[in-house]
Amino acid sequence: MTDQHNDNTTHFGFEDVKKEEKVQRVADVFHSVAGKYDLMNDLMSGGVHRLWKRITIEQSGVRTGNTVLDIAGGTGDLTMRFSRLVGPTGKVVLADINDSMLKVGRDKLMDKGVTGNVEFVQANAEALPFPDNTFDVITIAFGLRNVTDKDAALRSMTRVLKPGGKVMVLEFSKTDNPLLTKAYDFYSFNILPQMGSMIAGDADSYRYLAESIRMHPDQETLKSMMQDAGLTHCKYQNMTGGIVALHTGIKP
Ligand SMILES: C[S@@+](CC[C@H](N)C(=O)[O-])C[C@H]1O[C@@H](n2cnc3c(N)ncnc32)[C@H](O)[C@@H]1O
Repeated sequence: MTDQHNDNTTHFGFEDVKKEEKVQRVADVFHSVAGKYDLMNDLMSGGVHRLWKRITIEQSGVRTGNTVLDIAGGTGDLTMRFSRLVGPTGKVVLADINDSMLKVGRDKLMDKGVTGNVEFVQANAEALPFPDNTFDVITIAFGLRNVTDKDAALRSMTRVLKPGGKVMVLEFSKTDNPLLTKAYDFYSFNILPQMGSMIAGDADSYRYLAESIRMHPDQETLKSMMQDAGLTHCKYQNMTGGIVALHTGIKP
């Protein structure tokens, strides 16, 4: 299963667009929201995104001396925590395709004194610029949804992961409780764009956020995509009723 319609088109939220157009429009979204990204995350999720990220860190098994890739790492929430866990003998690479998000992330980590074992790399998840078998753990948090060719990204992550290493995909997913789904839809399509407009001066980017979540593969489909990319022991854990799921897989 892929998210492509044919060789040249894909979706940007609910719209069908050419693949090159999606890349540009996703870039525009994150250039636009970068400065207000952290504030909006806290407001939109009522702070719960911190809990989703904490669970991801706890389940990563990252230890002193490990090498970690946080792809689509944006403003560096996961990188910051991994940096402490790997210590001075380890390394964390915060990679993102978008230089505005990377800049906000780099400035934030510098301000918090997170330096020394973190590298910042501008990279596309679909074609990671690292040698085979480099990382002990790779995370992609709320990033895969925005990637044009998700299968290519999962294959690329698998390639640069060490045998025995773990890929972790933290992403919005599908709720199975009809009442929760109704409330969540109302919130996403009515309240989120208004918050985006008031706080970040950009309703369209937050409309895209809601639409892109609905278009993202469900839990079982993403699990099969990870298996197809060559990962084993693929499984997922729903959080907040399936609003978010944490998928993991191991490189054999
Ligand atoms: C919603 S933010 C997530 C940031 C961070 N991981 C977090 O959880 O707060 C999505 C990030 O994915 C990045 N992104 C989108 N497409 C990408 C791609 N093809 N390769 C790498 N990063 C990408 C965006 O630039 C953006 O910083």
